[in-house]
Amino acid sequence: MSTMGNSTNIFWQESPVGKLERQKLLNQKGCVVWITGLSGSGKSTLACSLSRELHTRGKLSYILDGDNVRHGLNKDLGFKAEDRTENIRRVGEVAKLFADAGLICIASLISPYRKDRDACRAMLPDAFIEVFMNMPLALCEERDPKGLYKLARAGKIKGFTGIDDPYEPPLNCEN
Ligand SMILES: Nc1ncnc2c1ncn2[C@@H]1O[C@H](COP(=O)(O)OS(=O)(=O)O)[C@@H](OP(=O)(O)O)[C@H]1O
Ligand SMILES: Nc1ncnc2c1ncn2[C@@H]1O[C@H](COP(=O)(O)OP(=O)(O)O)[C@@H](O)[C@H]1O
Repeated sequence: MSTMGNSTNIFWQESPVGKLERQKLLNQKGCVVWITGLSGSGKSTLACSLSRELHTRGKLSYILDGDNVRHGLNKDLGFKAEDRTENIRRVGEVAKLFADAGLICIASLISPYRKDRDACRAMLPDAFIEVFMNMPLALCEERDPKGLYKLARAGKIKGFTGIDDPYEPPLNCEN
């Protein structure tokens, strides 16, 4: 019996089928590829190419994209620091479940704070591949496919990453 967060009197329920059996069935090992970077740096483009390539090679993957997850699971969250942290925590937990299920989970989110990404890495020892889209702000701003940098520069969006909200580059990424 244990206490986790606000839940008390909870017990861990074992599954009849283990992780190794799932890996054998799928002929692959689950892991998380975590793509981080500024808006417009190419995260979603890379996530889509990677997923397509893995599919072609017969590997099962699933993309958790920040924009998409914010349409459902995380639609109650905004962009203040606590909300971004909670966004990353939830996606990290979901990614962990996908990896445990045996999938190659591709998470593409700005995930601007190092401590939040590191917390996800700590949840997935040996199965967390952090990829940094190391593109200069000026290039992302020039691309501006959604017109959001323009709005941020005009003061119409507050707390935009890279403009008036921080992005902390990884110190220990895998690329
Ligand atoms: N204030 C602010 N800052 C940054 N981004 C913003 C903001 N408001 C809206 N958007 C849009 O939301 C997308 C990023 O969502 P994420 O969940 O990846 O962000 S975060 O990881 O919680 O920081 C991001 O998508 P991408 O451009 O694909 O990165 C933007 O389209
Ligand atoms: N390697 C690349 N070279 C040139 N343009 C790119 C590259 N990757 C992405 N783009 C373009 O940059 C823009 C932003 O890409 P996107 O994947 O939506 O970024 P993010 O998900 O980080 O916001 C899009 O218009 C996309 O076509």
